[in-house]
Amino acid sequence: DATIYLVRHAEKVADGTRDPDLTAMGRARADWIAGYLADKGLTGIYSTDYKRTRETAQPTAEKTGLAVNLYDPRALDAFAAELKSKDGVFLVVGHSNTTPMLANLLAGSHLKYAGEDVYDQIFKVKLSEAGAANVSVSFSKPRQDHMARLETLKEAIASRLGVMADVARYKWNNDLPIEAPEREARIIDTTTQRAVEMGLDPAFARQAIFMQMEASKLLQRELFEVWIPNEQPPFESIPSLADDIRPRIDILTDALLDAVQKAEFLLAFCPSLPVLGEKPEGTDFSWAVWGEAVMGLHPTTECIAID
Ligand SMILES: O=C(O)C(=O)C[C@]1(C(=O)O)C=C[C@@H](O)C=C1
Repeated sequence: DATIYLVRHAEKVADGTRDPDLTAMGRARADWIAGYLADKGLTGIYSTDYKRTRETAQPTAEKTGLAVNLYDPRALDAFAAELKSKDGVFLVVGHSNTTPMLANLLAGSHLKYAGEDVYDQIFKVKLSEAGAANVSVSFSKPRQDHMARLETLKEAIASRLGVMADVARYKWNNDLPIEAPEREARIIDTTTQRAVEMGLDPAFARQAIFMQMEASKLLQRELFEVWIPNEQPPFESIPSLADDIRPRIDILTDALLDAVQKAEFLLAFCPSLPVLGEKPEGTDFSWAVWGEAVMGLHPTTECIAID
């Protein structure tokens, strides 16, 4: 059996060189990691051959008396196979764009690249003799405020939904159907294109935006259901759907996709789901509308526990 702790290197100096050292904060994080691992029964340490990764492993090496073995981050498949054949407890120090991927190779998980500015994730992969694999995540200190990313995402959802009452009023005044299939098709096309440009999984982005549109139709239907029995007269001074509201929706859709990208890695973690389910403060969407809007953001694979 093996337990493998995977971290990316800690904060590095921005000196423009290929091989920078850690900053003071990075060294503090590396020390914290050594303390965290002190009672885990470590039997081996691996690092890539860069100063920032070796310096991240160094306090743990000093504390445990273990040597730091080097591995090639360009040959992750081979390294994963090597780790899978071992028994023991290991620390593996890598990079932002190799560490979640190595964990995925080991555990069959779907962890995402979190971004250059995220330094505090510690992935723990447990491999059993029988071939079972499990991954969980915890956070080193100084802890970073990732929950703000979920709040930003929720605000972006709320802002887009916030336009839909005006859409409904325009359609009411002009006797238009709530559903606009051509407009939806164009938004889905644009979303696919943007997702590819951004490096976001297009299927995930499409699902996220598809559900925003389901939620906005539901919101509009809820309003019509009040207006119809009340014989609501036309609304005054409603902006133009084509010239004003839809261009605004396009901007809000872009902002939402940016927020999805920044929060994507967090969405895979189990505790994010109840947070997402709570409407942002001060919004009065129905629970049904909010539920539709966030449904498209739920991971389709099993969520990852936080230790
Ligand atoms: O643009 C509209 O007509 C809307 O109602 C907005 C919206 C959307 O969420 O973008 C929702 C439903 C329509 O079928 C198309 C688009």
